[in-house]
Amino acid sequence: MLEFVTLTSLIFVVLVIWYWLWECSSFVRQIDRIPGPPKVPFFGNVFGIPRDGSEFLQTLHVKWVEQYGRIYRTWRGGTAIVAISSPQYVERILTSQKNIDKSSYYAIMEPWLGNGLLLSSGDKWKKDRRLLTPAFHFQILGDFFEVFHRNADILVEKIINRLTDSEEIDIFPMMSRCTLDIISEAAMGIKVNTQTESDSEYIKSIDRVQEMTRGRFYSVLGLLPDWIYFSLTPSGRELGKHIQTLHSFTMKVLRDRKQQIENAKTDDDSFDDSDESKMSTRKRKPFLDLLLETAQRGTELSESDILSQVDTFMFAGHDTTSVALTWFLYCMATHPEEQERVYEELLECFGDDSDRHCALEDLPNLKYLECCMKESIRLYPSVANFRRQISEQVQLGDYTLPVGASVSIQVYALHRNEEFFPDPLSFKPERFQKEQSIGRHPFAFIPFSAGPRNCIGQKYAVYEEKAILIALLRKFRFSIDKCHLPVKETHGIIMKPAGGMPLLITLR
Ligand code: HEM
Repeated sequence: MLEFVTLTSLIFVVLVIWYWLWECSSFVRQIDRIPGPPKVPFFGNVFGIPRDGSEFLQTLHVKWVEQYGRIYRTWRGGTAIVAISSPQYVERILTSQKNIDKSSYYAIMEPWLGNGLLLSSGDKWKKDRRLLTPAFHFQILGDFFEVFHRNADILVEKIINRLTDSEEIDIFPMMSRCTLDIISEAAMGIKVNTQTESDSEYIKSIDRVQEMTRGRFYSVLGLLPDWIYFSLTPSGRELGKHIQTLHSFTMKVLRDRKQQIENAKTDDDSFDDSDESKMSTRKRKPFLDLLLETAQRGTELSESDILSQVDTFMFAGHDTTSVALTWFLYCMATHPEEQERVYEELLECFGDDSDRHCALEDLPNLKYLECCMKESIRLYPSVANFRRQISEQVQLGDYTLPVGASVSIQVYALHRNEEFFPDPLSFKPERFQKEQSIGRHPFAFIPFSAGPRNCIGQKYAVYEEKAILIALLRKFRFSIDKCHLPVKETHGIIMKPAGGMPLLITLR
C-alpha cells in the first residue's frame, strides 16, 4: 500500500513539474498572451467547447469573438488553436507560401480521406495540385453543363412528383443526392443514380462521419491515438464502420471506371493520349481518368493514392455544394421580393423559351442571381472554418504566432464582421453589386478560401449551382412556414441546416 501511495505521489509530482515546465515554455507564453477562455491543466478547453453543432458555432464564432475579439486562442490538450476573423489577419495567413500545410485537426480526417489533395502537405500537395488543375480548366467545365442539366431536370421532376402529396418538402436531402450524382458522373465518370434509386448508405454515412469527426476533435476521446480510439471505444467502432461504407462506395466507383476504360480501349485508343495540352479541346474528361492515366504512365501513384483523391473529391465536391444550394433557397424563401427579382431577371434572359437550358453565355446576364448567391454564402458559408499549421513564425497585430501553432480561419465570423458588412445579419444582395463592393477588403469574403491553397473546384461549383438554381427558380416559387423560423445552422465539417430545410414549394 505504501509503495502504491509513493508511486502515485511520484507520478503526480513528475506531472506537476512537467506541466509547470510546459507552462513556462516560450511557445505557451506566446500563445497565452492572446486572449481566450480559461484552460484546464492537461485538457485545455476541450470541456468548454460545446458538442452540439449549433452551440459550437454560436460559441466559437459569436460569443467568444464578442468576448475575446477577432483573434483569440483555445487549447485542445497541448495543441494551440488561434482563431482569427479579421480580413487583415486572414490575408497574412492565406497569402503565405510557407504556412500552407493543414493543421492537426485534419489528421483526425486521415482515416477517412487519406492523403488526398485536401489533407496532403509539402511537395506531395504541390505535385498533386499541378496534376489535378487541368481537370478544372475553364473550357472543360463548359462540357460538364450537360451533366448538370440532366441531373437538375431529374431534381425538378422529383419535386413535381412530391408536390402531389404535400407542398412542404425537406429539400436538403434532395440537393444532397443531386450533387452526389453530379460529382460521381462529372468527376469520376460513373453514374450512381441516388436521385432515382432508394436510400443511399453513402449519404447517411457521410453525415455521420462529419458529425463524429468534429465531435471527436473536441472531446477527451479525441486525445486518444487512432489505434486505441478505433478499436476500443464504441464511438470509434461506429465511426470506423461508417468510414468503411464510404471507402467501399469509392472503391466501387474506382473499379467501375477502370472497367469502363478497359472496355472502351478496344474501340478508342484516346485513353493512351498523354498530351495534356489537348485537354482543353477534348470532350469532358472525368478527373479520375487523369489519375488513372498518370498511374498507367508509371508515375508513382498507387491504388490507395487514387482512392484518397476519389474520397476527397467525392466529399469536397458534393456536400459543400448541396448545402450552398439549400441555404440559397432558404434565403429566397425568406425574401420573396428578392426571389421575384431573380425570377424577372431569368424571364428577361430566357424569354418564353421555357425549355431552353442555360448555357455558359447566359451567366454574365444573370448578375442579380450572382449577387444573391454571394450574399447567401456570405451568411451561410458551406465551410464555416478551416485551418493552417504555422511552419514559419508570423506576426498578427500585437501577437506572435510561433511555429507549431494552428490557425483557424473563422469564415462564419469573418463574413459577419460589421466593419465590412454593415447590418451583417440581414440578407442584402446589393452589397455585392459592383459599386458597393469597391474598396471592400479582398479577404473579407472568402467562401472558397483564397491564396495558393484555395478551393480547386470553385468555378465548377458555381457553374453547377447556377445550372441547378436556374432550373429550380424558373419552375417553382419557394416559401417557408413561419413555425420553422429561424432555421439554425449546425456545424459538422460542413455547415448544414439543423433538422433539414422544410420549404413550401409551388409551381409557377
Ligand atoms: C459551394 C461549394 C464549395 C465551397 C464553399 C468550397 C469551399 C472550399 C474551401 C473553403 C476550401 C479550403 C479548405 C481548407 O483549406 O481546409 C476548399 C478546398 C478544396 N475544395 Fe472546395 N468548395 C466547394 C466546392 C468544391 C467542389 C465542387 C470541389 C471539387 C469538384 C471542391 C474541391 C476542393 C478541394 C480538392 C480542396 C482542397 C484544395 C487544396 O488543398 O489544394 N470544392 N473548398
